[in-house]
Amino acid sequence: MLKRLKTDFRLSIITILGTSAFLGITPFAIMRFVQGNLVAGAIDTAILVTIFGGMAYAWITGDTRRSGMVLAFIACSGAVAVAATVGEVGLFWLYPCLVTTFFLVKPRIATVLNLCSIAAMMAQREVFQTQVQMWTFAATALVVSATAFAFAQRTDNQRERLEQLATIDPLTGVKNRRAMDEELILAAAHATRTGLPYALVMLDIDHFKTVNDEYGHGVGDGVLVDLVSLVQQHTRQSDQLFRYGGEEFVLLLPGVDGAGLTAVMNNLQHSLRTKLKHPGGAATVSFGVALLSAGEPVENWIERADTALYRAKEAGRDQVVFAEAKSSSSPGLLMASPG
Ligand SMILES: Nc1nc2c(ncn2[C@@H]2O[C@H](COP(=O)(O)OP(=O)(O)OP(=O)(O)O)[C@@H](O)[C@H]2O)c(=O)[nH]1
Repeated sequence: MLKRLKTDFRLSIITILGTSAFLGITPFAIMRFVQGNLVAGAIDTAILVTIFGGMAYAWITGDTRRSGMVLAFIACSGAVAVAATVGEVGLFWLYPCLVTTFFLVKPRIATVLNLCSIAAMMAQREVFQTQVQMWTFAATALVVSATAFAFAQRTDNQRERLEQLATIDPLTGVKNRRAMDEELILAAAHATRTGLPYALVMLDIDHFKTVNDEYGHGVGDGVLVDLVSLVQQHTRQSDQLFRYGGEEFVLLLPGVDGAGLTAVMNNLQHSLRTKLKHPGGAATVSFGVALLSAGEPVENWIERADTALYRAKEAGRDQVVFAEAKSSSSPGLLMASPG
């Protein structure tokens, strides 16, 4: 439970909101019922129940986006409703809501929600004792919203940048191994659910060390960039390329098997063979291909593709080798095509 709170920022905000609502609103709800103000008591209770319901939904389903949206709306409209029933004290409740919205929904939605809440509050003239008080409220509420917006926008940008640094290979711009691990798990789960075939291709430039040694690391880098661009040009948009490490890449091909897969691989091999160059001539690539078997663990799938690649290297390089589809842990090989 603590781990979820630490790793899921929005869930932690929803939990803080739920707990604060319980501690902050319950005494008022009781007091209003005791004082005979049934409408205000019912509004407080409705806010409490909805916020609690939203918090429970977020914890059970993990869907913090939807519950965050509902809670942001309920918190703001709740503060406006409290002001409508008990007067200016409702104004104070709006301030924490104006800040919280930015942690629950996207900055643009939060801005619209805040402006609507401020306008709805100002529309109730009887809440304010004087015009000066009303405009002071408007000014301070806008300052709070603008500050929260700036903070949320900055946090969003930093989160995106961090995500990019953690998942994108800076040289080639494709996703790295960490992102690949997550995508392969998703692909395996999708395959189990839908029965869609998934092929994993491990590809590695042949004698790449010689390119680096003879022409320099900069030229080697250029060949890696060219390889990525060529693979992307000759595969579908739904196919994903990852940098597995060094000069080794992984290509994930959804929805292709049998003769279709053989055709894709022959086409890719032909294109790279004719178009991938270094200053000394053509650069060739070896491929190990494995189709995901039913219920196969992802590590086993990668291992079979890796073993097929190893066989392609052993067989003289510039080869496509298909791993045999099998569920046992020892990866077998179906066929090798010298192309
Ligand atoms: N230029 C460049 N070279 C890299 C990068 N990452 C790894 N390498 C080089 O890739 C080379 C890999 O060499 P090896 O593992 O011996 O493989 P190889 O020479 O391609 O031989 P085979 O794979 O057996 O055909 C090493 O020289 C690494 O320094 C990179 O980001 N840029």
